[in-house]
Amino acid sequence: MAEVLAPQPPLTPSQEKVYFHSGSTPSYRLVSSTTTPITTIPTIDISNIDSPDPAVRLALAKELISACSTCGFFYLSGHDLSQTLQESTFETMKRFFSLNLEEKMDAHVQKNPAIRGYEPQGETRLDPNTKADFKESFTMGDCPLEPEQNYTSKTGQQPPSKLKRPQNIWPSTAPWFREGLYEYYNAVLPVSLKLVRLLALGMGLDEDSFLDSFFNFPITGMRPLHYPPVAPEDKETDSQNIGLGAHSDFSYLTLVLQTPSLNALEVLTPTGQWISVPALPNTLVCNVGQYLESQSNGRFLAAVHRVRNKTGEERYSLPFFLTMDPDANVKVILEKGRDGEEEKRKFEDFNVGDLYIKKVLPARKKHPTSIKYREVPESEWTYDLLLQ
Ligand SMILES: O=C(O)CCC(=O)C(=O)O
Ligand SMILES: [Fe+2]
Repeated sequence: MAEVLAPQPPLTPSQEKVYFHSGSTPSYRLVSSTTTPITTIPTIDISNIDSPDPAVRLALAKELISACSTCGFFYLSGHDLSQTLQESTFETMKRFFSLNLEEKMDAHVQKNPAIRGYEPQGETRLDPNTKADFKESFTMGDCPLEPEQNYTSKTGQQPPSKLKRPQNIWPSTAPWFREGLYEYYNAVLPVSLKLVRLLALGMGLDEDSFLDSFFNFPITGMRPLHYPPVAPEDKETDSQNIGLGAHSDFSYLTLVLQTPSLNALEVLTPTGQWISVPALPNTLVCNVGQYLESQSNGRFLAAVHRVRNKTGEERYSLPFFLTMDPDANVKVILEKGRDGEEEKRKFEDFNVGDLYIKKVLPARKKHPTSIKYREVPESEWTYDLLLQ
């Protein structure tokens, strides 16, 4: 990855560090035990996001910029995802995860060259210092060949001829699963794109500039997750029993729907404290991903987070990961200070697809696609490896 962040200062004995999964290379952030100035994440109400009054939109944009630069996480309220849709989506997830293992394994991730599909409990371990992740999950994402995604009406083009088969894999005994997920996917994608407009505005650019340049048919991912409750045996093994290990998201923006009222998601603040991010009714939890962090030259933070479900109840969540068009070439935005001088560059300009493949293959080392290209030098990997 083309990251040129200065090396971390050496740790003193009193400092604990947290490993987090960021893709190819091991990454660490400091954990501090001093009192944190951030104890909760802000809420942004976007009910007025389509206001014809530019001043209203600009005020919202500023709130968003502030949230992204303070801790990189925020609650989103006033989105237009109906309560009925949210409830039916949870029902769809619950019904899928309660299928027997064989039916779920019918869509196992290993059967899909694009590295999407079902992953049973314990199949991933984002943090090598913990036990395997206790969650089970299913991943689907952008695909020009699936009619639900309306590729031609979105892009004015026919699907690329190099695409021979759909990139998603679906369980054959559960057509309702695909249907239910697409209903949510097609509702949440426009919400995420509205946030992209707001980001451009907040960064002093034309509202449509990012959308027009980088989000014509972006890489997306949607991952229903099921976290059975973890019962920590004792305090010592507490931090080992993890639903999903510490990581930062490999996306531009992530929008998460989570089981209302449960408290399991934890975020590492910039000052190094874990804070809890409980599910608030009718909100999505949103966060900055690594692409936005890079584009903003680190001004916005791809915060480290993890999930530990110690509630004794089943938890379901549904992250929607918005990335950018795979062929987009993104220039890092360097701010000018009061003195007119450009800030110091911390990240390099990047090609979205190139960066994506360099993160995705190492993150799933045992997957047949990763094994196939293990001997090929990383510099020769291209996004098209996933499109076979
Ligand atoms: O389950 C959650 O609330 C968060 C999931 C998450 O962080 C992820 O899938 O990247
Ligand atoms: Fe995440």
